[in-house]
Amino acid sequence: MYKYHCLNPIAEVGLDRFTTDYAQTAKVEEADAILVRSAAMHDMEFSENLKAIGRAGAGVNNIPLEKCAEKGIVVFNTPGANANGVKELVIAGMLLASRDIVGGINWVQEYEEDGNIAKLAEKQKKQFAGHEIEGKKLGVIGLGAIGVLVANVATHLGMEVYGYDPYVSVDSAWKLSRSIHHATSVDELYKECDFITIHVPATEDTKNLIDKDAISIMKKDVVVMNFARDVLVNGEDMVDALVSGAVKRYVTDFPTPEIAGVKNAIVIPHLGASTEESEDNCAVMAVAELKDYLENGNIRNSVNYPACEMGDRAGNVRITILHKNIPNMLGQFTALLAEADMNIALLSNKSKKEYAYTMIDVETAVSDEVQEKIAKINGVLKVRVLA
Ligand SMILES: NC(=O)c1ccc[n+]([C@@H]2O[C@H](COP(=O)([O-])OP(=O)(O)OC[C@H]3O[C@@H](n4cnc5c(N)ncnc54)[C@H](O)[C@@H]3O)[C@@H](O)[C@H]2O)c1
Ligand SMILES: O=C(O)CC[C@@H](O)C(=O)O
Repeated sequence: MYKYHCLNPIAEVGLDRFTTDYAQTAKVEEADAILVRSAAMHDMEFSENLKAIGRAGAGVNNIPLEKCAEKGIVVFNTPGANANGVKELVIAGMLLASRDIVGGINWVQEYEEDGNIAKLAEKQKKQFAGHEIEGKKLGVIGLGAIGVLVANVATHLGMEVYGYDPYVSVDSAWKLSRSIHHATSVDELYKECDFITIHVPATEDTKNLIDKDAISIMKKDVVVMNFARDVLVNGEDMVDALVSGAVKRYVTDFPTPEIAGVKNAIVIPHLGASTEESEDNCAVMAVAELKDYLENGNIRNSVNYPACEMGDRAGNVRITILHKNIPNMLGQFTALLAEADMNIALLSNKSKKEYAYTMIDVETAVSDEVQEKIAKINGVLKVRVLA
């Protein structure tokens, strides 16, 4: 029996995929797996029993990836599962920034009791007039699951689109509309575009990507949109730019005390992925990844360990070993099994930066003694025997 703990509400359609071999627990310390959305996990202590964390979403900056890797805890996310939900809100954000729809709606609420409201509206509506987005230039920074969808749909709205992503994947490049201009530097995109939207992960390298220096290159009256993470945009610099008028509107999905209430900031309470469809997609994908790892040892969509899959166990016993990516690990594993007179039916070994993963199928039972000997090899982080 495996136990899982939910740190945030996770869509039922995903949790329903857990079979009777699984039980939800309210005690995080007894869980084999944790499901999480945006809960902050950096200060959490992890029990020895914890094997995996499933992030029902894309961003993993709320999870201590390195600390988990060191403890042999595999962290998964759900690439692309909520991308359409975010894309749709980005388009809404762009329209909200172009015309004062919010101001207009607030005006109607103010005059809702006034019997003359229809006539008054015709007189006063000019104060809420705006611009169309057709023909304008949109710059997309980060052409992953979300950026590609935003870039492509904007071309259908008649926008001229610039894309910037020095690390773009082959998959994303294939999906990108051919009409999108390839910006070879982010400055080129800043200089050209009327709207700029950012879709990169929050890391040490991308923190403050948009600051006063970046804003100083942008067109006057630019609209900046941030549906990725608050730390990507320097809050103080953005407030100054909104006050001075250098940035016309800042649309963000991340309320902070600094930005909430600032004139011309349109602040949304992190709703990008808050659609039934996105929540369902993320939950279903996260649960599938956790189950496949717990039951078969397969790793798909991990952000701290390599992808490694050997299908189901087909009646064999499977030894799975999370370890450091250092020389002679495989040699030591196979020598130890040979010494115990065990035949290897199938083996796979993959690495990702400092960490590696080895799966070994054997045709006979694995004794506790063999498991303990593997666990004691220098550099081994966690060993499981799946039988
Ligand atoms: N608002 C929300 O609810 C919501 C929902 C989903 C994702 N997000 C955020 O959006 C981010 C992107 O999501 P995604 O699903 O598109 O992720 P993704 O991993 O598919 O795409 C990220 C892209 O950014 C690119 N990139 C990385 N560093 C870059 C840099 N310095 N300059 C330009 N490009 C760079 C990568 O090459 C990749 O193509 C997530 O990390 C998450 O923080 C927010
Ligand atoms: O879970 C959420 O509501 C937000 C998720 C989103 O920020 C993500 O990075 O996928």
